[in-house]
Amino acid sequence: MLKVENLKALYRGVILALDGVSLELARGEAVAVLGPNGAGKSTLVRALAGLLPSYEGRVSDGRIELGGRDVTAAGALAVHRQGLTAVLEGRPIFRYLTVRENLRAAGHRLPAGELAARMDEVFHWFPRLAERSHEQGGYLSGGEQQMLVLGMALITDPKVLVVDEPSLGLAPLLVEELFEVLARMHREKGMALLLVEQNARAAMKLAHRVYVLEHGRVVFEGEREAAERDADVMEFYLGAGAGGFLGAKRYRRRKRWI
Ligand SMILES: Nc1ncnc2c1ncn2[C@@H]1O[C@H](COP(=O)(O)OP(=O)(O)OP(=O)(O)O)[C@@H](O)[C@H]1O
Repeated sequence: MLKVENLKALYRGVILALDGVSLELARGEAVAVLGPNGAGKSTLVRALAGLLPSYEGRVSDGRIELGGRDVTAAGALAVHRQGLTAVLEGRPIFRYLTVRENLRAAGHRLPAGELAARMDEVFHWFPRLAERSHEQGGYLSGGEQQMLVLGMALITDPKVLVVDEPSLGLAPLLVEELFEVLARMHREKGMALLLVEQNARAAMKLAHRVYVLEHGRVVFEGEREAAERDADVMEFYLGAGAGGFLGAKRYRRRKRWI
């Protein structure tokens, strides 16, 4: 469904944010991309969505294939038409528009009947949005805003949904609730899901496979079970085992050689 080969991305012609990333996402699969701050996760999302030029960035090498088509240089609209919707970090909503108006804006290309049906579906997944449908986006809580951006993505009925750090700044219980909905949505709708997260514990609950990104490179790739068996990944991202700070240092030392 989605295939990324040896992707390199630069900002302002000099800042190398992705340094040869390859990954795959099969139809209906859920994959997590984990990594610390500055690893290149958001850059990957922007590249997949065709949005790097809006950030003074560009793909300098490699290839992105979506549904068998080369979309490396296709641009945001073409990528979207090919079935990929990305939910960017930072909950980009229209703060002065109501929940309903935000959803309508996201689905403005749809015929009226279809838009109404999709909006009902969003309210089915996120009943809290239905309750607050006439509230301005800016007055919603962080969790509700995250539901709204996911709802705005859902309106477009994507084949591939890419979500950048949905858990950021949310209370643990809310993260759990949000990820449960994401997991059910992914299962029942059969869409492929690429989840970019720092919250490894939450992401690994619903991912079939895991990639770990560091300094713009993939330093681990495997089934979720393999990630759970990998002492380094577990220590560094989940704080498991006796590693703690020393474990994290050991992980960094080892990964430097990859
Ligand atoms: N618009 C930009 N212009 C210049 N450099 C950028 C820009 N956006 C990101 N970078 C740089 O690219 C590198 C990767 O950043 P990116 O935001 O992709 O990482 P990340 O893994 O998403 O981190 P975080 O979890 O903190 O969001 C960093 O060194 C960052 O400073």
